[in-house]
Amino acid sequence: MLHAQDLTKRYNGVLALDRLNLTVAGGEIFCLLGGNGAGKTTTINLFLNFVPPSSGRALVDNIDVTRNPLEAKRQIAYIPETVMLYGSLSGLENISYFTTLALGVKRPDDELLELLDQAGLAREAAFKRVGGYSKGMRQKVGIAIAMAKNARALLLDEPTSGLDPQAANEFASLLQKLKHKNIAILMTTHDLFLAKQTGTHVGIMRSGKLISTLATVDVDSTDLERIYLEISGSRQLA
Ligand SMILES: Nc1ncnc2c1ncn2[C@@H]1O[C@H](COP(=O)(O)OP(=O)(O)OP(=O)(O)O)[C@@H](O)[C@H]1O
Repeated sequence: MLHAQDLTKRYNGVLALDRLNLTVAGGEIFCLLGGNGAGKTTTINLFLNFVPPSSGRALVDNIDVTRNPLEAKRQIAYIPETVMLYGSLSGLENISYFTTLALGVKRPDDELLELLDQAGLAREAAFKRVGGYSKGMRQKVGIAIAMAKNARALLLDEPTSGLDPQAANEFASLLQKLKHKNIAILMTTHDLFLAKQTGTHVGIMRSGKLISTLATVDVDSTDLERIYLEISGSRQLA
């Protein structure tokens, strides 16, 4: 579903991403790990066509995001660190607005309420102004919007940063639900525990390069931490 082919990005001579090759199939959760400046957000921004590649391609369902941006965008939902919603509207009004914008037709409120339920938003909260929502509640609305759009790929940039442990745990469970809907998920995170807990695959980046890709079933948490620290150069192995 998501493919990077020799995907490369330079910013004024800075090599932010260096020939990335990556595949995320439907039902997979690929977690990009790496220190500050490793190239994680650049990868997400290239898939979203927020920035053009210097060379190589980002494909969503075999659609080149640079050549066919609108078609590619229909397949994708994006959850940034803080989900941008209209604070003066309720959760239900927000999902209705953004879904209508994406699909060109309005989905009935009862269907949207059901999706907010599935995303774990309390029913009474759906009718309250988003201005009073916590970060975790905003993310639930963001995920419900992704489901309402029938997005086939979900891109997330540090989604659990700033969430309390309970909210982060709820979020991890929600990702599992999406995985079972066969959505391809690409997520950046600094949270090794989340990556091990929710990811099917983990990619460790350094200086714009994807250094290692692991299936999470093949590593335990201690090994993952050791490999991460070794690659990111924070600690030399004894
Ligand atoms: N808009 C930009 N203009 C210039 N350089 C940029 C821009 N965006 C990113 N970079 C550079 O590209 C490199 C990769 O940055 P990127 O934001 O992708 O890293 P990251 O892995 O997401 O880091 P972090 O964990 O700190 O968010 C860094 O050297 C960064 O300074």
